[in-house]
Amino acid sequence: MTGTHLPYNFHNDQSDVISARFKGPQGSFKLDAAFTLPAAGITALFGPSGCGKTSVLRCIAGLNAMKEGFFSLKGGIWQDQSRFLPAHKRPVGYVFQEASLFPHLSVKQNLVYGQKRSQPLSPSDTARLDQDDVIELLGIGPLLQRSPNKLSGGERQRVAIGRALLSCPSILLMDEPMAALDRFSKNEILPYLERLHDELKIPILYVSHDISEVERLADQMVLMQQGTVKAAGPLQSLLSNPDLSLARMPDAASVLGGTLSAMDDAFGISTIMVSGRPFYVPGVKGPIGHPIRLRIEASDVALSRHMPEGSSSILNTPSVTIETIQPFGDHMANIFLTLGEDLDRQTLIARISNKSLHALDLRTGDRLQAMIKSVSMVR
Ligand SMILES: Nc1ncnc2c1ncn2[C@@H]1O[C@H](COP(=O)(O)OP(=O)(O)OP(=O)(O)O)[C@@H](O)[C@H]1O
Repeated sequence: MTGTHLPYNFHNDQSDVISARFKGPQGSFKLDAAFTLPAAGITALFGPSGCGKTSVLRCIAGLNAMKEGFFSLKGGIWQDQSRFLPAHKRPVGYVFQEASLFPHLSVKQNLVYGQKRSQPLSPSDTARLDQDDVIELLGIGPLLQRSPNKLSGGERQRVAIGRALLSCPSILLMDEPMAALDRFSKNEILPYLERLHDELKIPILYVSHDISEVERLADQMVLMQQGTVKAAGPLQSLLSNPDLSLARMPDAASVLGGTLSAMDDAFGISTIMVSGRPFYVPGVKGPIGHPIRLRIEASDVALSRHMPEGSSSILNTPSVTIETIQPFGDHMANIFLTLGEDLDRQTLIARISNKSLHALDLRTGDRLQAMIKSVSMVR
């Protein structure tokens, strides 16, 4: 277990955290999940189908009552050994896979219904958005008079999110909100989810089994497996943890945080500073100094002992140090590489063949040039 994971009875400061522990049977399935994470930003609950992600959300919403349960949000205890706040009193906004809008009501009436149900427990910790804010945030102004039947899947989900936000929640629970959408609708809704991330003051728990969604949206991750939490912590550190299954996925990738530092209009290439090193990425626009999240697939990273400047078409060739070498399947290896120094260190993963590993005689601590074939901006 990595990340913060506190036992059932803890007494430290909980004013800025979400703390959850749910244990008990659900038919033949056993849930035994616990995590404590900052109550801010987007936390992805990630794991294979049937591992218990929805069960955790339902426990938080008070819809499943486990034999042993504890939940607190920013110091407010919703359940413990002696208390159980019923579902209708929990200030959660719940967004399901399929938007469950009332078909006989217009979009506007659906939103008003959300508002009527609002029952803030502690008004200072709720989303506190009025209808105009929500309509603007989600771009649903032009849809207000329409019937839900006349909306696209992405539009319906935006209205469902709006309705959930108008109930003044202290936490937004989203259960695979894009699973039922086609690629086009997903791309349409993602910028709105990013806006929620940037503008909402309340934490969002986001269930997904699509790692690309998680890489784009999440700040933190709860990695689940067979009813248990394998790890909980910052997204980047979980993705690049050699002890977790994430680095062994076929499309394993590193997510790096950087800052936009220059834009070259002539070639359309922007410079993103990552751990003190420039990365050159096409098509990135925005204000200088803006935080940028980059994704680099492990199989797009090659390694070399020497890389003289200007001898390759590859734009990104940062110096790196080998941290860990891990076998991957029968013929490949994952190489975990450190970029940057001290507090500004980030991890890059390279996936290379065992043949190259031996040809280069790579060892922990070696200093190398990484050659990165492709870098994409995910946020
Ligand atoms: N009411 C129930 N009674 C008995 N078993 C249940 C009940 N609800 C869920 N389960 C079982 O609990 C397990 C976890 O289900 P859950 O829906 O939480 O998983 P999940 O990770 O969200 O899956 P998916 O990604 O497919 O939605 C599954 O094996 C499921 O069959």
